[in-house]
Amino acid sequence: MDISIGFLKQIIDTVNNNIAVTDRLFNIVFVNQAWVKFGVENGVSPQFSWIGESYFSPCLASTREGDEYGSLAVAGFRQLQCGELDHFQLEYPCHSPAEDRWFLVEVTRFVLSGETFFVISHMNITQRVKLEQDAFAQANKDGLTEIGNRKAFNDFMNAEVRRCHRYCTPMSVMILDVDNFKAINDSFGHQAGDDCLKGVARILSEYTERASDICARYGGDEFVVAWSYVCHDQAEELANKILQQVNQLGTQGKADKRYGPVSASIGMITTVPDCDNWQRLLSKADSLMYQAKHRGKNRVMAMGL
Ligand SMILES: Nc1nc2c(ncn2[C@@H]2O[C@H](COP(=O)(O)OP(=O)(O)OP(=O)(O)O)[C@@H](O)[C@H]2O)c(=O)[nH]1
Repeated sequence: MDISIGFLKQIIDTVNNNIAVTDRLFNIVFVNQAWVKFGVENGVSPQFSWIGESYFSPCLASTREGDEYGSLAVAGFRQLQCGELDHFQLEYPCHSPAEDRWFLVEVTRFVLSGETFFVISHMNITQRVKLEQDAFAQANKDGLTEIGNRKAFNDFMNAEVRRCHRYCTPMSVMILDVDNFKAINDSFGHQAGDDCLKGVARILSEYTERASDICARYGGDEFVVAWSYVCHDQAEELANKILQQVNQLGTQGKADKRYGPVSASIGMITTVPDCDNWQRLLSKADSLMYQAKHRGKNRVMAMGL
């Protein structure tokens, strides 16, 4: 069978990926139907001719605006152009006003009659990225309280303590353990116990809204908090405010819903980390929390180093 150009064009027009072929300067010489359709869906006139348009210029422009994906793309295209790479791919966000979207762009070089061309293919990978994001969020979230879990805290600390160490900025690590929590379960039921844990989590979330803060449930009735760029006095004040709010839990609302007042023992250490071993900070905060328990509970034991 003779393969005609029309036949090949039909094939490429059935492909769902948006495909463009460019010359060696990344000027477009061919686009498939999916490319045209995507343009129309994003406000480009159906009559617009893509031929001769530069694929490179918009990437360069977004790089100048500080877009990190634009920079990665430009770096990849330059490597393709000078022959350091034959194939380049990049996953990038391309959000529209209506929805969050992600694409995979793959660029492959080919040479025909001594001339270099690039095949550029864009694949919509939004569904896969959203599934990955959901799975990541689930793996890092405590199922009951919906704040971070131990893994989320550990991951955060691995990065944040290193940053604080490098920039010589202080960090506060706090452990909060609900006092006599078993008695809340035993006297008011497991549901009340769950409500209490959710209440503590809600309070901690209010005090850890910056990207450099975290709160997490470390297990059972034990919670951890880390604040960066906060001095000892500020952190101690925050810890006392948290304790005051915890004391209010379960004291309001219908009589049969009241399980409070709740108390908690808090241990907290503030220091400029002298290395990236944050486990030592955590065990120091833990021993301070136990001191708070031994001194009669419902108190903050804080130390600045
Ligand atoms: N309702 C509820 N209870 C839980 C959950 N996870 C752990 N617990 C209970 O939390 C209780 C923790 O109690 P303990 O660690 O013995 O300590 P405590 O009663 O708070 O006593 P102190 O720490 O000495 O003040 C245990 O009875 C666990 O069964 C949960 O997700 N929901």
